[in-house]
Formats: sequence, structure tokens, C-alpha cells
Amino acid sequence: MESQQSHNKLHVVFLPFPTPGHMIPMIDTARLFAMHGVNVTIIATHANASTFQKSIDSDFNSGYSIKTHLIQFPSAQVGLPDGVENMKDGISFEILGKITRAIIMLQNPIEILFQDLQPDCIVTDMSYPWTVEAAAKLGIPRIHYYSSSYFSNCVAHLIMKYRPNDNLVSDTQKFTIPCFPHTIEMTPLQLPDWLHAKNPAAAYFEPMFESEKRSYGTLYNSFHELESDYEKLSNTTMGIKTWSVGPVSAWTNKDGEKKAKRGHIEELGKEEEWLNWLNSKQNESVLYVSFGSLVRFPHAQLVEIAHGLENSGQNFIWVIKKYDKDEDGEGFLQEFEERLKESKKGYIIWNWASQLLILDHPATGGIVTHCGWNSILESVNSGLPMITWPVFAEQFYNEKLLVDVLKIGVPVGAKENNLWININVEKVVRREDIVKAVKILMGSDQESKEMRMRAKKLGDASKRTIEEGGDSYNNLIQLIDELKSLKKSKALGVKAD
Ligand SMILES: O=c1ccn([C@@H]2O[C@H](COP(=O)(O)OP(=O)(O)O[C@H]3O[C@H](CO)[C@@H](O)[C@H](O)[C@H]3O)[C@@H](O)[C@H]2O)c(=O)[nH]1
Repeated sequence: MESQQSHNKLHVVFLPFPTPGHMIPMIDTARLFAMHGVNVTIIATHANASTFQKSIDSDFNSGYSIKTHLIQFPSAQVGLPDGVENMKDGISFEILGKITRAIIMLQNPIEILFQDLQPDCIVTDMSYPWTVEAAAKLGIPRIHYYSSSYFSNCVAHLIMKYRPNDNLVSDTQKFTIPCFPHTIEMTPLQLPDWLHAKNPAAAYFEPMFESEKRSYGTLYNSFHELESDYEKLSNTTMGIKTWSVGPVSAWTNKDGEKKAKRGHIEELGKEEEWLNWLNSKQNESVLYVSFGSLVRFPHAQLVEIAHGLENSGQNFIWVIKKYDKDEDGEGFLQEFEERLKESKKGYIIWNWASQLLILDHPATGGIVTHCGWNSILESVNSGLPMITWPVFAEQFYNEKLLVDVLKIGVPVGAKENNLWININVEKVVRREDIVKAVKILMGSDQESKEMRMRAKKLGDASKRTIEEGGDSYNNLIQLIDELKSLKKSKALGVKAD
């Protein structure tokens, strides 16, 4: 009887892309579906699964139907050591190239797995355009999971369509994003490489955006009040059916323990120590400084950040990658850490922080961010304003949303889109620009206070939207209901045959 019931339940398979910024929100979304009674299977390789398996197990123990289906990462075939399965491990072009090749090789086994699992729907990362055909073969809907903002997706689609960046006289000449409800100006330098005229990388990226148009719809980790104009632009002008169900981290990580245990927990630092440090600080006096999971700054940039933060006089917590410690030739970072132990003005977390816990702590008053969408949403949910320091991909678009539309961001003045492991050392952001931005963000003049008020209001809206009756809550229920009725019609169709 039980198995018959579970057989009749909607079965959705989630296929995340192995990089923290895509995987973390997709796992949260999968858990959300399970919490609403859906049979959920997540497909992942061993090392990637180990970063979220504990949360899945705890959901399973709470009675939700959720499991991981493990597949083998072809490490040996591409010459990678065991356990290197995630883009965040790609700290050189060589390793990154191998990881990318291995991911491409997973297509065939995953297609076979889809056939075995016979799900009612697949939710797949935008980076797997081939899943459109795989879903069509099974006669099921494919949902495109776009892991960034509506705003950024609209920018990318409209630039591809109208090419306002072609034929400009220089890389620093401004152009306006066409068809936008706000006037948004950008320069070609701020765009990712693949959007530049005749760039061969376009052959890799364009199919991802094309596959969206051929999908059943797009799922966003966002919420209505945050970007309603761009939700509308996607649904109407661009004709793409979408659902915003975020912030997903706020649904699934409500309690402190879950927040602490999210992501690469094996790399977490000494929690008690930084919590004590934060507890000793006044409310809203600490700046949290993090550049997400991938950014690899040149040493010269780390030196500028250290001096900038120190000269600003502000309390701060700064997350620095372990490889930067390993390559700290003359011991600059170690010396800096020693100085901070004396002054108590700052705290360094090596490699991976419990970001949600830090953002929610009353002592935290703002964040310096590379404008990765998850960090933005998590900061919005905690009601925090941001210093925007975009580095690569769609981060320069997200900066525009924060600064020009929502007005909760202070730009540090980053000008050029780089690949995250190949940052132009000539273009480092200077310490004086960091000090200037910190003073505005944390300052006490009217403009700064108003910005903080706007951020708090958005934080309240973000918490409301996931509660029963809120927009994100309703959107999720509506999507699940729609998928259930598709399953039902398909079953009736089969009987009629
Ligand atoms: O020490 C850390 C560092 C990161 N995180 C988490 O890791 C995620 C990082 O995601 P994000 O802030 O979006 O940054 P990236 O890892 O850089 O994300 C990639 O994916 C995002 C979603 O598509 C894009 O917006 C970015 O441009 C792209 O770089 C967030 O949930 C963070 O909370 C931690 O928990 N602890």
C-alpha cells in the first residue's frame, strides 16, 4: 500500500551543476519540494553529495521522501585525483579544463539514469542544455533552473538579441540595456567574454540560454518584491514562464544548526572562536567580507583589501581561501592576522565560513560581496546593505540591480569582468577606494541611514514571502500542483491509448 502511494506521488529529479553557487540553492530547492510532499531524487557524484548528504538525511528522518542517486565522476579518465569534482577545486586552468571535460562525459550515464528513474519532471541546472532533448524523449517537462537574478537573465537575453555592445568605439563606452524599465548603463568591459562580438566561447554559452526557451519554464531563487519589474519582463516581453520561490535558503535553513551545517562543512573553521569575537562587538558594527566560492584574487589585491579594511577603522570578518594562505610567500597574510589578534578589529576565517550564521548575527551591519546571487539574496534576507565588488560572469549585472534599482549597494569601483582565476593584476581595486565605500556603507549621514532602512525593509519582505500566503510560498504550491496535473493528464493519455 505504502509503495503504491509513493509510486503515485509526483517524482521530481534534480540535476545540480557542481559548483557551490549553483548546487547549494538547488539542493535547498529540492528539499523544499520534498517538504511539500514530492518524491525527490537528487543526482550527484560522491564528493559533491558529501557536502549536502547530512541535510538530506535529516530531512529523510523527518519523514520527507528525498534521496541522492550517486554517479561516478570520471576522475581517472581525465587525469584528476579522487575527490576533485567541483568547479571550486579548479584553481588552475589545467584542473578547471579537466573538471569541465569530466562533467561533459556525465551526459551519457545521466541520460541512461533518467530512463531508469522514469521521473515525472526534471529540474536541471541551466548548464545542461542537452536535458531538453532528454526530457522530450521521456515525454516529461524539463524545468530550467537559473541560479541567478531575473535581472541578470533579462540583461543576457536582451544583449544577445539586440547586440547593443557591438560596434562601439571603445571597451569603456557606455551603452544602455534595451527594453528595460530602468535606465541601466554598462560598458563592454563589464560583460563576460562570451558576450563580446564573435567570441568563440559563445558556442558554449548560447545553447544554455536557447535551452531555456525550449523548456517548460524557469525556476528562480528570487522573490516578487525584490525584482517584480524583471519577473514581469521575463514572463511577458520575453515570453518565458517562470516561478520565483526564494530565498530558498530561508525556507530550508531556519534553525541555527542547519545554517551552520550548510555547504562545505568539512572546511569550517573554529566556530566558537569567531562567534565569541562577533558576540563581543556592538550591534551592526561588523562588515562581513566574502567573495563567494570561486574568486581567486592576485596577492596584490589581497594586500590592498587588508590595508583598506584596516585603514577604514571598521570591525570586519574576512573569509580568505586556503590556497591564498598556502601561497602567502612572504607571510603578509599571516602577519596581518597576528596584528588583528592584537587590535581585535578584525577576524580572518580561512577557506569556508558559516555565512548564514554570520549574516544573521546582530553584530553584522553590512557585507562586501562579489555580487554572487546567493550571497546577495542571503544578505537581503538578513536586511543588510552591500559594498558591491563584481568580478566575473553576471556579477556586474547584479551590481546594477543593487546600486541603480534597489539602492542598497555602494560600488567599490570594480571596472572589468575577468575569469575568476585570471584576474588582471593591473586592475586591482585600491585601498583608498575600499575605505571610501566602507565609510559610505557604515556611515551615519542621512543617505547611509536611508540605504540601511531600505535594506531592512527588503529583509522583512524576504521573510514574509516564504511564509504561508506569501508570493514565493504560493508560487511553489502552484508549480507543484501544475506538475501533478500534468502527471495526471499523461497517465490518462496513456490509458486512452
Ligand atoms: O565561505 C563561504 C563561502 C560561500 N558560502 C556559500 O556559498 C554560496 C556562494 O554562492 P554565490 O554567493 O552566488 O557565489 P559564487 O560561488 O561565486 O556563485 C556562482 O554562482 C552564482 C549563482 O549562479 C552566480 O551568481 C555567481 O556569479 C557565480 O560565481 C553562498 O550560498 C554562500 O553562502 C559559504 O557558505 N561560505
